[in-house]
Amino acid sequence: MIKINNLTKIYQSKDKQVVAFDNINLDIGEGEIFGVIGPSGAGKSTLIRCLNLLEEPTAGEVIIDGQDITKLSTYKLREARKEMGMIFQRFNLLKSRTVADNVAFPLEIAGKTKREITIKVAELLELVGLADKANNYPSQLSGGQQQRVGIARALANDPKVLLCDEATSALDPETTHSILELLKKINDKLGITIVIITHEMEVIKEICTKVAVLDKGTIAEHGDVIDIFTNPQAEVTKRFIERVINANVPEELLSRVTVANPDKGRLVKVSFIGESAAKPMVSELVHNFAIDANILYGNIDKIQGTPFGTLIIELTCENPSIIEDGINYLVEELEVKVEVIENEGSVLSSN
Ligand SMILES: Nc1ncnc2c1ncn2[C@@H]1O[C@H](COP(=O)(O)OP(=O)(O)OP(=O)(O)O)[C@@H](O)[C@H]1O
Repeated sequence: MIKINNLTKIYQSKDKQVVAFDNINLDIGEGEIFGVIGPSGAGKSTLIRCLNLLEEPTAGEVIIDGQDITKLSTYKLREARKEMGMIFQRFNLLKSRTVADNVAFPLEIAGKTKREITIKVAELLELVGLADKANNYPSQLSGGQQQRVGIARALANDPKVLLCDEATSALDPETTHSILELLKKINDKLGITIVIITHEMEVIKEICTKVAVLDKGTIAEHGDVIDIFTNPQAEVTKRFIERVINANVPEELLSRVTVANPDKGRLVKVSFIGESAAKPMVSELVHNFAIDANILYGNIDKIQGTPFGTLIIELTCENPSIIEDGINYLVEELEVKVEVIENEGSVLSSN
């Protein structure tokens, strides 16, 4: 649906250049909810504004539904922009217009008839749950309600893509959740592709299917949200994930890591995802291998219905080679990831 090829944006002022991002490549599939996360200054806002050419890229291509919009004439670009709605952190509503008239605005510009506008506005306000606020002014609404108006307005011309620039950053967690639920509903119901720029990993975790991590103007990594959460590679990604999931072994555990009898014990970190989360790994170790398995720490979380988590288990057995058999069993039969942890907390071996 959206293909970004070798995209670069350099801001040029009199005496200096700022590279907002350099040589970015991304592929966003039809119907995806695609998140772009990154620290402040990473280039997120500039990138999303380049997707509808609110900002002109310095080099590269932005291909939307097969056409490179960087090459379009002004008229054709205006038409192409109708296929892309956008919502903003500060809502950007017209204060002197009612809710209904705000939603009507893009339809008026598109030259729709009064009757068409009335029908469409009513339909959109119903969709975003604001049918009873049609005649209110933006100042009479909460932040979450104003963003709902922003969403209704962005959908007025039946776009194929909805661009969301920090759309929940000005909202409290509960309102953020309700707006994300609405975006999910819109994605399900209308099949619209959604691109979300955010600095909040919670937002990615809650609704995105794919994510790209932007850092200092380049893509640090990208992929399925569940893969990035369970196996982050870049340091910047690990930092973001730590804020929402405590996947690290607590310090106090690491300091007491030895197993009373180092020759007969091992401390392992077991990471599991999806179906493997439901497997009875501890009882299998105890029953099949006569290994004592003492759970020291555990957490479990869910991303869009898929459970994943970590267990820190102390394994002890009179015969150390049986522990190795038990670890192999976990990896090969139960298909979980096992890391053996040393006293200092570093990983000895990983399967
Ligand atoms: N109009 C501009 N003129 C010059 N430099 C700019 C302009 N807009 C952004 N930049 C610079 O480009 C870089 C990327 O900025 P951008 O706003 O895209 O980052 P961001 O990831 O969205 O950050 P934030 O989360 O803080 O909004 C920054 O170094 C910023 O200072």
